[in-house]
Amino acid sequence: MTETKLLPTSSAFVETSKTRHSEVFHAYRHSEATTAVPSGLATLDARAISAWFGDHKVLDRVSLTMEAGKITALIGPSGCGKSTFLRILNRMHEMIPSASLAGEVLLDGHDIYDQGRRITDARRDVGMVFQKPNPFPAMSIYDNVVAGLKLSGQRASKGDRDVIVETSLTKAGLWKEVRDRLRQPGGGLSGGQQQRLCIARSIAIRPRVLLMDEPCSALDPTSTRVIEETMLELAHEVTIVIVTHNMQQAQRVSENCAFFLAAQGQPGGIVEHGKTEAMFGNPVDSRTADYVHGRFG
Ligand SMILES: Nc1ncnc2c1ncn2[C@@H]1O[C@H](COP(=O)(O)OP(=O)(O)OP(=O)(O)O)[C@@H](O)[C@H]1O
Repeated sequence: MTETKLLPTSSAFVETSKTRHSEVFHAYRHSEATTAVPSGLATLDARAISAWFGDHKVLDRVSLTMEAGKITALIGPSGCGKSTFLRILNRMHEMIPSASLAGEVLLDGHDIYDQGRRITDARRDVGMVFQKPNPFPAMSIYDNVVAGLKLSGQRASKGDRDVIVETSLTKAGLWKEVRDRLRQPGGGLSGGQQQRLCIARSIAIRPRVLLMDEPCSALDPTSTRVIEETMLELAHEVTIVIVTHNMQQAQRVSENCAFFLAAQGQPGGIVEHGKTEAMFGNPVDSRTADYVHGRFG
């Protein structure tokens, strides 16, 4: 069966999204900072995803359902396409000039690649936290949190922004540490705090899915533990997908797990997926068993 490649559409990235977020601020106002009511948990469904860089095919027809309100871990050796798959889930892959893809990514049944859908909407609905904390270093902690609102064209009053900053920092587990220095630069925080600031920035725009690409790989064990606790709390209100090389982390935080693998010279795919407990305790495929028990990769 032939696959229809979607052409790179990076020029569409500059399109602006008009504000339609009064309901977001309303939701913030009417929810306790630490006990927000879930606002429509979303399932993300990737169907037959293939990906290329130029002519080099790096993913072959990968399908995976990432359940609403759960943490799904993507594991597998280096180079098997986990990060590429993650970037496809929020339309970042197409920003790379040589990149193309085939397949569908359904957010609650609606394809984020539909021609009628704006790329900025996909990015707002599906946020991303990267391996290396990337706050705007000279910008204040406060402005870092609201930066996503501005970038996605959402307007908010000073009062709205104050609420969003406190709520987002609280959810990211950082409020108590920074509430007295909100006007100081984000770059002055420790690595772990910077990563939590990036999480706060991502959740400030109320994404329905949060993608995390090895979010703790640059952090010490204590900061890692704090981020993991933050993830577990956030999972009540946002669907989370995390790429991790840390098998203990996958077991600590995720409910579901997918094992990616690429044979020599072949595109990557999913060997096995399911409940994390089963994947680690009683994997079906011997390659999964070998990987989760550290026999390769
Ligand atoms: N920008 C790019 N241009 C060309 N090839 C790329 C690019 N990014 C990734 N690749 C290739 O795509 C394949 C999958 O890479 P990807 O980073 O998705 O794997 P990964 O499983 O996330 O690896 P790691 O665990 O090391 O981050 C690799 O062969 C890689 O070299």
